[in-house]
Amino acid sequence: MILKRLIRNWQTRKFHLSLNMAGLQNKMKFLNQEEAQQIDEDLFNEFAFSVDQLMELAGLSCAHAVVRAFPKESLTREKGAILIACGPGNNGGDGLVCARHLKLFGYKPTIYYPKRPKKTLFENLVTQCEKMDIPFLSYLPSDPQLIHDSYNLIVDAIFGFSFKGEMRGDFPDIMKKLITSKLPVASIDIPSGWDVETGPVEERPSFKSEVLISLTAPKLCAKKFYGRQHFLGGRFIPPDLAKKYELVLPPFPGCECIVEIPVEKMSPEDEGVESKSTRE
Ligand SMILES: NC(=O)C1=CN([C@@H]2O[C@H](COP(=O)(O)OP(=O)(O)OC[C@H]3O[C@@H](n4cnc5c(N)ncnc54)[C@H](OP(=O)(O)O)[C@@H]3O)[C@@H](O)[C@H]2O)[C@@H](O)CC1
Ligand SMILES: [K+]
Repeated sequence: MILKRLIRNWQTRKFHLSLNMAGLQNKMKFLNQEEAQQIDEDLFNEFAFSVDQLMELAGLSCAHAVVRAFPKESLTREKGAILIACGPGNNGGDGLVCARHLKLFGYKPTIYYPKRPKKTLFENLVTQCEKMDIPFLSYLPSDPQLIHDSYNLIVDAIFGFSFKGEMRGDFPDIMKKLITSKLPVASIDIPSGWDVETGPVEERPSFKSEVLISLTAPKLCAKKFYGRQHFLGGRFIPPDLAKKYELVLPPFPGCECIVEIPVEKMSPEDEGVESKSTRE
């Protein structure tokens, strides 16, 4: 009897919680590219954070989200082997931090970091990973099947909120190879290849991510995310900054550094785009 009542109370609470979260999804603010970059600048200039500090928190929250979405026991290949693809900006830096924490959490990360900026911040992150025996691939295997067979998933830390215009350099080829591997993808902040505001772009190689980890606040493109799980990480926004940008953020449970955001159902309009799309 008592047990039944406890279960009913728990189910009611869970129902109300999911209702609240669904309501919040409607109220939540999705940032455009300029707002995301302005918040970034305010954090450094007005609130006196350093990049290293925030990158550490961002990367740590990404590692937590990967553990939540891909528990090690559920992975079948090579005892938790994960390929972390890092791009040339701070999104890539988040990927390097994420790799270091995943290693500490018992996973087996391998990093692919084809375009490395000559900045102490990134050089130090590379050294930290090397000193933790995290391997770096100097090139991607030419056969995507080999990528598929060697890893359980890809962490996409290639492009974040500063991605703009047509994809340049070696990145279209890199993206195509990773997409052809057909591995599940967990994207940090933005699924690479997506327009930061409008989402997936037809005819451009872009990830159809299974998991999205938005940082600070979701960007507008996250409205087009219909994958399995969406997390918010980067729990470092001071209340005054949240107020200034009128951010409505989901409450992080207890002292956790991530919170799951409900994923909306795909609209019929997007279903049309999805079936025509060349992604994946
Ligand atoms: N406050 C926060 O929320 C925090 C955010 N953080 C993280 O920072 C991320 C934003 O970082 P970001 O500003 O460095 O930009 P990001 O997107 O990584 O890439 C820039 C690079 O990409 C390149 N590039 C651009 N377009 C391209 C194209 N079409 N084709 C090819 N290349 C292109 C561009 O090249 P360039 O234009 O310089 O030639 C440049 O090298 C954010 O998403 C989050 O993950 C946390 O670390 C800390 C706190
Ligand atoms: K990304």
